[in-house]
This record gives sequence, structure tokens and C-alpha cells, in this order.
Amino acid sequence: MSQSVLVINCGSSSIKFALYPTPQATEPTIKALAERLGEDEPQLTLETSHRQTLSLAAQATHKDALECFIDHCRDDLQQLAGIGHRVVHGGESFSQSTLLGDDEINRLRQISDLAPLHNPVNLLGIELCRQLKPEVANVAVFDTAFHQTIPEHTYLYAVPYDWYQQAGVRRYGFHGTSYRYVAAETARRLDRNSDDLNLIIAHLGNGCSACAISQGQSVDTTMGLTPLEGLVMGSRSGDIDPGLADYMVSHQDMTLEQVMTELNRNSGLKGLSGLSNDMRTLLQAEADGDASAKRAIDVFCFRTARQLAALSTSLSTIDAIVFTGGIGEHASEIRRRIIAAWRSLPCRLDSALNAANGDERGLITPPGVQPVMVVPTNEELMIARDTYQLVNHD
Ligand SMILES: Nc1ncnc2c1ncn2[C@@H]1O[C@H](COP(=O)(O)OP(=O)(O)O)[C@@H](O)[C@H]1O
Ligand SMILES: CC(=O)OP(=O)(O)O
Ligand SMILES: [Mg+2]
Repeated sequence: MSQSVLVINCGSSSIKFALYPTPQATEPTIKALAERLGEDEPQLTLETSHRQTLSLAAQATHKDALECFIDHCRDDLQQLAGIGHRVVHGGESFSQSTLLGDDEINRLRQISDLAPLHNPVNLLGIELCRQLKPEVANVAVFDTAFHQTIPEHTYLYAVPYDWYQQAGVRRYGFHGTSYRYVAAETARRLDRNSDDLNLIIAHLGNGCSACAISQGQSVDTTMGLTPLEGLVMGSRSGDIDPGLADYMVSHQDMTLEQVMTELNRNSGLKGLSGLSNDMRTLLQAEADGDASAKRAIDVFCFRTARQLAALSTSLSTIDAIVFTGGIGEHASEIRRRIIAAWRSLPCRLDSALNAANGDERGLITPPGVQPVMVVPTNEELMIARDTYQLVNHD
């Protein structure tokens, strides 16, 4: 019987696939990335024994990419022990990774609106897998689970307390699977025990958030009830004055639904630049002299620095500030500008270390200043491990 586990990580603009052959494997035998979904030039890159790029039709959706992957790799997916799905929002009902049956899927449907760019595509992945592979167990691994340790004074909004009691209105936090991996990996790279570490981790991808970790536990994070709060993101606004929504509805002839769509899909880097949600495109445009790209990047870096400084409120010391996610791992210029924008931080980056590439990077600061690190995330490995545990193959 096969021991393989397939992991499906649907992000807001991408899907990452990974096929792990055994519970002990740390490297997948198949890895694939569908990116720029919903844009002009989406693509699916497969890494098996060799690298192969499949082009998807312009504006291809998450569903198109999933079907293309499952069809292309059907021989390798014949006998699976389980499929692990990233599910972004677990709401009040799910506080840990869970085997999915009809009841769990119905409960997930009810909270879908709380993460509109994610939970519907997460569910779509689950439903498609149940259709195509009815004999295989599906497991959900939640972004919200790691933030269960956040204290009440941090997760409550200052709104009528009834809203929390009756409607579950509170801050949940996301990217928890990434924080769980990066915190453990940071401890390994520093040769420290993760229960002793105080960290600020900035997960900067298409969705962006940051987390304060005290003695190994999440104590504060920038995202809230939904993944819209906090940092400026690829297409999401991050923090805004909630009065803005009423103003646009009352004075600009928009419906609330239109405002929410704009805040989720057409704001952030994309809205500010008018060009793209993708930092690679913006850095290139800025280098070519485009003022709107510079404007978007400047706002992004300032707002990230401001939020990282705010997260330090909960920590007595900071053992390391850690960058991860697509931007955090790959954009040295953005790391440099965020640290420079945090003006009270006793820190400067080592420019050679900051410019270096490779997964085994760690510190990017010289000795004697506040340590800053780059630690690539690996949500897929965490999802595979939880899946193996729940399907009893560990
Ligand atoms: N080499 C790079 N330089 C700058 N930014 C990058 C680079 N590679 C990826 N990115 C950024 O990372 C984002 C994707 O991050 P990722 O964490 O993989 O996405 P998701 O949030 O969909 O999971 C892209 O939209 C782009 O902004
Ligand atoms: C929660 C979230 O924003 O996820 P992603 O970064 O994958 O879009
Ligand atoms: Mg992601």
C-alpha cells in the first residue's frame, strides 16, 4: 500500500502541490507551483526528475490549475495514503488539524465568507479531490490553529462585547502553519530550543502578515477576523479606517459589496501602483523609473516596518526578526527598506549576506546588532506531517 501524501496549498494567487513518499521524507518527490492565477500569464511549473513548465490559459483559475495538475500527474497519484489541504480559516470550530467528513465540510462551508480569497478555493480543492479520489482521506490544516495562544487583550476588538459572544467577532490570525514551521526552523538554525525563543516573523507573500512569538507561542499577529487586516498586501489594503467603507457607499455611489471587493482584490500593491500585485514586476518597474511602482513599494515598506515595531510591544527581548514568504525570502531590496524604515531599531543589514540566495541562509546582520534572518517557509511539510499523523501512518 502506498504511503504517499499529496499536499495542496491554495494561496490567494498560487497553488503549491507537493507529493511526499513516506512520513519521514523531508523532500517531496513531486513539487509544483501554479502562480499568477487569475492574471494574464499564469503558469504551472512542475519539479519531478526534471523541471517542466506548463502554460495555462490567460486568467486560468485555481480550479483550472488543480485539474491540470491532477491530470498531468495521475500516474503518481494512483495510491495515496491521504491528501492534506491548507485551509486558511478554521473559525471558532476548528482549533487543530482535522480529518474531513461531510459534517466538517459543511461547517467549513458556513465560515467560507470569513476568508473570501482563500476558503472558497480551499473548499474547491477538497471537493475536487473527493470527486476524483473518493477512496482517499482528506485532512485540513488550518492557518488559524497556531494563534490559539493569543491572549484575550490581543484578540478582542474594542467593539460591543456581544459581537464576540454572539457572532465570534475576534481576531484569529493567519499564516499559522508557516509560523509554526519558521519558528522551529529558526530555532534549529540558531541552535536554540524553540520554547525559549522570542521572535518577530514577517510572512510577506501575496498575502502578508507578521507575528510576535514569545517563548515559542504566538502572542500577537497582524491579521484579524479575516485575512484583510494588517499589512499592505499584493491586492489587499491591510488596515484602513472602517469609516472609509461608509464614506465610499454614501458619497461615491458604491455598494458595500463593491467596496469589499476593491479592498480584497484591487487594493494593496496592485491598487497603489495601478500596475501589478507582484513585487517582482514592481521592483522592475521602479528600476525603470516608474513613479507609481515606487509609491506602492514605499507605502508597503513603511507600513510593514510600523507593524513590526508595534508587534515588539508584546516581547521583552527579540532574539531575531525573521523574513519569510515569497517577498520576504526573495526580495533583498524590500528587506533592506523595511529595516531602514524602522528607524529606532538598533540594526543594519550586512549587504552581502542580505543579497545572498539559497535555502540555508540565516542571519543577514553583522555581529553586535539586532539579529535579522531569512528563513524560507515550508507549509507543505507541516501539512504532510499533520496528514500522516491523522491517517495513522506516522
Ligand atoms: N524573486 C522575487 N522577488 C520579489 N518578489 C517575489 C519574488 N518571488 C516571489 N515574489 C513575491 O512573492 C509573491 C508570492 O509569494 P507566496 O508566498 O509564494 O504567495 P502566496 O501568498 O500566494 O502563497 C509574489 O506575488 C511576489 O510578489
Ligand atoms: C492568509 C493569506 O493571506 O494567505 P496567502 O498569503 O497564501 O494569500
Ligand atoms: Mg502563501
